[in-house]
Amino acid sequence: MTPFLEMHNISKTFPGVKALNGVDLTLHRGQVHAVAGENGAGKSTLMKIMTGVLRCDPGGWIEVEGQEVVIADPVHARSLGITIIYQELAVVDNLSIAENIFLAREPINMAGLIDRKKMNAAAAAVLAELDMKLNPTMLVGDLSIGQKQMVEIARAISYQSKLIIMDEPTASLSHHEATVLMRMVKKLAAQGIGIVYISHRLEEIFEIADTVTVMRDGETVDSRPIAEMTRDLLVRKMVDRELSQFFGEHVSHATNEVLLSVRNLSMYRPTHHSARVSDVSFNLHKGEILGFFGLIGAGRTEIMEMIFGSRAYVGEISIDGKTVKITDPSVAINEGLGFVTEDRKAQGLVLGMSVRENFSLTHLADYCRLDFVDRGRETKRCREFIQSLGIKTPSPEQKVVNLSGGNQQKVIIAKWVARRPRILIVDEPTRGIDVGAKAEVHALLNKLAEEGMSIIVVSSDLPEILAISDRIIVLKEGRISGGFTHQEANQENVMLAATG
Ligand SMILES: Nc1ncnc2c1ncn2[C@@H]1O[C@H](COP(=O)(O)OP(=O)(O)OP(=O)(O)O)[C@@H](O)[C@H]1O
Repeated sequence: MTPFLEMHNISKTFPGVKALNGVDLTLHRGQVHAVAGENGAGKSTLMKIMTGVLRCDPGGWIEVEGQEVVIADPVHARSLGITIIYQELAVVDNLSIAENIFLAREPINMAGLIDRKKMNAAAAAVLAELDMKLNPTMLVGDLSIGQKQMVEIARAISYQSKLIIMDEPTASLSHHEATVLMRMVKKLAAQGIGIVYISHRLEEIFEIADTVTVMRDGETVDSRPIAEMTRDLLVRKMVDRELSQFFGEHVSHATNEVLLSVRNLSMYRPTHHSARVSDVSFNLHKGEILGFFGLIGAGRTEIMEMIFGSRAYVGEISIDGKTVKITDPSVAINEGLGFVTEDRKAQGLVLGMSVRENFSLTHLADYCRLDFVDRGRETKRCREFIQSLGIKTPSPEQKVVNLSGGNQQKVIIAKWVARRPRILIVDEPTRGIDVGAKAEVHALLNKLAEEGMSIIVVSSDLPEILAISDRIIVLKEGRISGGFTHQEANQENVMLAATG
């Protein structure tokens, strides 16, 4: 069977970075083709070339259904049947589902106006194909992230796509939503659509892929049917070194000393899009890693935002036995808090600034002498973190917008850890991070706790929470629904507390 798409000898050079080096890739319709690789391996760059966002260096070529093509731009890619769904969803919250699906190609009636009846009917037909029981006139802003993703899939189907690329599609989904999505992926493949599935969640790759291609340092190092791949082999191919253990033996460094005490924390005027948080009370001990688990929308991030002063609250927060009124993040930072936020682009980084500038934002005063910044010391410290966290960047002066997603995440972790907060809140710290880097982040959190830092970890990754937390608090609909010690907690009881 002629492959749907073939990429030959694809290279891509950015200033100072060879992102891709002679990559070949063959994709068939009706197959789920997983692409795996460490952060910065070149997966997204390859997809950008496939969808016409970037041009490859001379010497590479692409064939679609046996014909050589130069994919000029994303509109051209779409006309060839190639669509991409990015992790950061491209839907407009204040438009309806139908308006999102047919954005910029709405059916027009005789009077030259949008034919809403026709558009809603066409949207309903696509939604029905996906077994989605949603009214096409509903506002997308009222949907869950999983449902928004389905709207993107519906849009891709409405373009008559022959190949749909999904870049870390489950990264922001709940367990249930991820299961629904994977079922959908299998169904689309069964209908003859080719799927490229990029994921750092290896279990998903084994669950749905027919073929897996492994990329490392801009090259394809392996490509084979999934039946011929094992988890250990996949990891070895990806990281090219032995990973001692994903989650090492758990050792608690928690003391009896209460550092942070939260009493009856509730949200002051919840907004339309936020989960309501009511009456949350807990203590965080010195040297403790406290895990927060809950389904998406359970209120985990909202609680952390209240403690960090970026969201108004009622209730009482004490640090070292002293009540503090955290009116804004600067108060929290002065009290010794740090917050690795969940949303890396909107909240975590200044994308147009360099790695060094982002890194030192949290602790610039450390490098100041009189009124001047000691650039040499700042750069040296930044280089130490680039080294220790394995941040893939050609130099500290690279703009963070040019880093791969996982490496951007590592910059956020670095900037807060370098400040040495007494209490570090990390919200989804390993989202989009590859298996090797994940083990390194866990080891780093353990080391910080051993040195006396108190850490709150919010994660939707249940194995991660179970492995690294000394204690776990489970939330459901904005309230605490369970609490477990490391020894007591397991997949079943934590999940049961989260779902009720
Ligand atoms: N516009 C750009 N300018 C300079 N370098 C870039 C640019 N885009 C990507 N790169 C670099 O190319 C390399 C490959 O990045 P890419 O985003 O393709 O990796 P990835 O495999 O998708 O990683 P992740 O799993 O973290 O998303 C990285 O070193 C990245 O910093």
